[in-house]
Amino acid sequence: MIEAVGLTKRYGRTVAVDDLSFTVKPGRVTGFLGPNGAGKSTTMRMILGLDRPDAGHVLVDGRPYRQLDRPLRTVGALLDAKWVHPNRSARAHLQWLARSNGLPARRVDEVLEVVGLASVARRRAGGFSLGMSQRLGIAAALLGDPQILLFDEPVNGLDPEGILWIRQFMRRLAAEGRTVFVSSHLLSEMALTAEDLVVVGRGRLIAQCSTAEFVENASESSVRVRSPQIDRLRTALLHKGFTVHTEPTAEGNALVVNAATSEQVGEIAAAQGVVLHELSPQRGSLEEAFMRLTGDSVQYRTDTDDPTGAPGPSGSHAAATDLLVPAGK
Ligand SMILES: Nc1ncnc2c1ncn2[C@@H]1O[C@H](COP(=O)(O)OP(=O)(O)OP(=O)(O)O)[C@@H](O)[C@H]1O
Repeated sequence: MIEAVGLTKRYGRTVAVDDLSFTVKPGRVTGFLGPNGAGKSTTMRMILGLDRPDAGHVLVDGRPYRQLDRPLRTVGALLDAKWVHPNRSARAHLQWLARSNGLPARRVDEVLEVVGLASVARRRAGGFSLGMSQRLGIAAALLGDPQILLFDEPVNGLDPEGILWIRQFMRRLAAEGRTVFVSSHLLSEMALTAEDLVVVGRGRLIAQCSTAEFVENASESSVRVRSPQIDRLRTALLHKGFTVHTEPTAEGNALVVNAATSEQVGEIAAAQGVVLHELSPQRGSLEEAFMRLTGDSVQYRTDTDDPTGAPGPSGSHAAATDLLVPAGK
């Protein structure tokens, strides 16, 4: 369990994390979702005692990280996969970590096996691909067999096979009853991986709920309807106060009725004696839900959004549309 209460962190005039409170439960993968610069990495560093909050606190297993007796046995983290001595072998890297943290040497071979690196354990970690480095980082996080795991953007830059592996692996860790907290700005990835979400924008909590609830609550549902008497149906819907737009389809024009249920549209059609060829509810995507909720929380914008084209305060110039990049791109 991870519990953050009123967590706040400022860097000069930038409020990186702003009065953030949330809970991450065991036995589930919880996605930590937010645009670039939303404060995800800063929050993770505070959970791990690497940054001190200016206000509030965060507890890991009921205690601040710095007060844990044997932190690696409680919480493991993958923050930066390239954090490894390039000339050391994967095995030597893990042996060094195990020794310096008082963990049994046998764990090294166990975790190498678990992440599928046993056959390359004696190779220089500096020559590893990004996917292999991620696996090595995960092996390091698992050394102490912790119940709580943090992964900061673990699929960034991975190929589809690597993404699938990480996704399945995180689910497996959660199924073992562990607390798995994984940050990402990739909504499509989180939709496939996480059961629960903590959503942040500009350091503030935007939502904490299940992924399904997030989509359900944040996205407007609409209904697509096709009819040979489409004009009559449109008039009736407009008369009832619905917003309608026309969508060309292979089978002719369809109407999309916003903020409506199929029951409402079907009943209006029946009352008018209008024949329907299609009546399909459209569920809003996670991307739509996210954009709706974080719309004005996106710190950096595209050149088209920002006529000056000026980079954000940290020099980063990630586009709002980065949020929509499908996993693996
Ligand atoms: N060491 C630092 N010094 C100054 N500002 C910082 C520092 N670390 C983070 N920030 C600022 O704090 C804000 C939050 O950054 P953070 O890296 O936590 O966000 P993030 O959600 O992890 O974003 P990304 O996905 O881009 O990594 C940003 O405005 C960032 O520029």
